[in-house]
Amino acid sequence: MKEAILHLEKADIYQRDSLVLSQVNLRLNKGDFYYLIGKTGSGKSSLMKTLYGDLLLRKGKGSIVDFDLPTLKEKDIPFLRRKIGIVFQDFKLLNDRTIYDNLIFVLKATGWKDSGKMKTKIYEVLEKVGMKEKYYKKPFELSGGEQQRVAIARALLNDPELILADEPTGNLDPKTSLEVMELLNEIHQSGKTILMATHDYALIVKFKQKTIKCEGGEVFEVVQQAVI
Ligand SMILES: Nc1ncnc2c1ncn2[C@@H]1O[C@H](COP(=O)(O)OP(=O)(O)OP(=O)(O)O)[C@@H](O)[C@H]1O
Repeated sequence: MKEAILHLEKADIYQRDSLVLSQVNLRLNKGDFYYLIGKTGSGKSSLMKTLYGDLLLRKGKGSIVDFDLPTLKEKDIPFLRRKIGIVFQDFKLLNDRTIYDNLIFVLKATGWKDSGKMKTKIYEVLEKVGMKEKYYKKPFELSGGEQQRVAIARALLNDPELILADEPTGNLDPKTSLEVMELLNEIHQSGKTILMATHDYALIVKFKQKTIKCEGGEVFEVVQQAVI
């Protein structure tokens, strides 16, 4: 049997006291690429947040990159976040510093000390996303697509096994979305496991992958024809 990178069993996903998704069963094996779809408010972000430790898993079983979600403690969260790369719709880059300094900030915050190694790593990830030449720019000097590339580079800094992308193309025009999607596909082909929440049906149709859907408080796998 393949190695599970992410596993939920009868997991209930809550936002405060409201149950958003109940009895979620989900398994992603190493190397999988899954889309997570569903209407606005159906619970995609809540599921993602539970996976990266922003919401606690109060009921059911769950594990992600070797961390047990029901027993996850506040102090474990930085260690969990080193093993997963997270990409958001709104990039979440720090506007008061350069791209290079955005990345060094994350490396230092995740325990890196050697400045030579940090520099090598930063150029490696920027090269991977085609942004090496713009390391000295500040986020507001970049286009949305470029900012998302940098955010993807940031997600790769600690060589995570799993990438969680929550609407990564949500703020981008169709052409730029396609470019970002091609980049995510390359990253997937390099061996990473990816779970990507999206509304972008054009992308889902163009780049076919396994798909799960949030609907009516449940999560289930759908076949491509039933996606829309
Ligand atoms: N911080 C919060 N506190 C309380 N309820 C919340 C919070 N965030 C979301 N919710 C509720 O949880 C439910 C699921 O929201 P969620 O953001 O997970 O949906 P979504 O599928 O990601 O939607 P979208 O596609 O619009 O991002 C909604 O009913 C929402 O109102």
